[in-house]
Amino acid sequence: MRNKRMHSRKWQSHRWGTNHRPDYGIMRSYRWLWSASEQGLNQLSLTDTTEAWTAELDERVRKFEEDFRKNGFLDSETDKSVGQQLLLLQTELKQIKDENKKIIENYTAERTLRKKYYNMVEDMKGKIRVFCRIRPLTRAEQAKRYHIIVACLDDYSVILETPRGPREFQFDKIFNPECTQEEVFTESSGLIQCAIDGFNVCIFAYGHTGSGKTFTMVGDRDRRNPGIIPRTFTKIFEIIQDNESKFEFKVSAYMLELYNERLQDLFVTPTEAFSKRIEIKRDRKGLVFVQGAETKEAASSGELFALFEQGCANRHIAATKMNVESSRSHLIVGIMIESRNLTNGSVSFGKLSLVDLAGSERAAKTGAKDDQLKEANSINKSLSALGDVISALSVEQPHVPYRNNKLTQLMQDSLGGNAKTLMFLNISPSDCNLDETLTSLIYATRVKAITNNAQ
Ligand SMILES: Nc1ncnc2c1ncn2[C@@H]1O[C@H](COP(=O)(O)OP(=O)(O)OP(=O)(O)O)[C@@H](O)[C@H]1O
Repeated sequence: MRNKRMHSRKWQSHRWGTNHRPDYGIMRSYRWLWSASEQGLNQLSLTDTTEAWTAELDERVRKFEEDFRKNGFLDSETDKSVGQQLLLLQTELKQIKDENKKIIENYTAERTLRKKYYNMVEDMKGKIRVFCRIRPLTRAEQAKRYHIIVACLDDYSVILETPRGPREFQFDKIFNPECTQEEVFTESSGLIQCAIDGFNVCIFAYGHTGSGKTFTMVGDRDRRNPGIIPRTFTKIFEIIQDNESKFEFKVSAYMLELYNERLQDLFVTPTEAFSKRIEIKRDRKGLVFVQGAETKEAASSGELFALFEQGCANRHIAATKMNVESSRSHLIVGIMIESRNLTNGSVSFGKLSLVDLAGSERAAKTGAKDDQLKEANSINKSLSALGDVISALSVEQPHVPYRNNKLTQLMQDSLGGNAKTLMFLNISPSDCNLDETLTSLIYATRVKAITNNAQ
């Protein structure tokens, strides 16, 4: 009997060769897999791995069967017992596959719920949120001994001293002059996850010239205090990296300037941009796209930032050529994030619009003439169109006048509906800006009304 077994083993290794020996490693893998699920390890994170294992097991069983068929071993006693093991293995493999299918279904359901609850939490904060940021007195203002007339009562209330007495305004959050860029970003960054989850998000800064819009959105000139835009680039790719094993992402961007009702593509040189015809369109799903403007893909935050820097340089050149201040135009950065779920193949598409608006001061006060007057009027028109859209949304008017201005046409997919909007109201604390600050606070209070109505 012993001899027979020895003979049989020898014979097997001779006939099958090392590569064709029945692979008992398969059983070890299977046992490990089984005990892992028995131990109740995190099934969600196992999904991908179990899928790979079952595929491997599948392949090995297939090969095993093929060898059996090829070599006709089912007649011998040993081979019969191996055959039985194979049957057992096939049954258990089927069980694993069924379980894996269930894990994937559970995972997909969990993820959908996560998205839903995350979105609900963000919505509870208001579909349109207004954060008010007070900048510190500038050196020039300090030198001229201007007074501080704005005070932060608490996290939500701000008081402005006016000649007629103090006026109080309430917003979703007040950032005092000491607040850092990081603190401001932390409060806003939840919206970036929403965009990655497939929602449209818009973050824009509103305020008079010199109130701190560019500081909030872009940062300071020497890039020592990066603002919302560069921090958003980093955050997008951090989230992507955390989810890379389950999703495939594609990030692309456009960058535009709206000056005197003319849209300019900032991803091409000013000369090229001038000869281009750009049109704002909407696709079947209602997403805004800009026909004629460059949309560029970015594979990292560094690449996205390089594109943005190039756009800023083009904006600066164009402004110098036309002898205008670049801050007299609106800057619009659109970032599109497409994600494909590697588990079930579903695709979602979210868009993040980051907007640094032109200064909101009134033409009369600036004493503007001719070109400057045209420029001031154009800015006023677009900002009041934005106010009209927001107020139409707040009273749930059936008709929302998006089409009245290019700015609101561009922001159409990020205002109203399921979109989430965050407005930064930037104000100066100085008495030299009293009028502008009061006007801004009143404008933003109108926007704030939608926050309450939307809930
Ligand atoms: N929170 C802040 N902390 C420190 N400095 C700030 C802050 N906000 C603004 N500043 C400074 O105040 C000055 C004006 O700010 P900024 O250029 O951002 O204003 P703006 O509203 O964008 O003006 P414009 O409409 O002309 O573009 C800048 O020197 C900026 O660095």
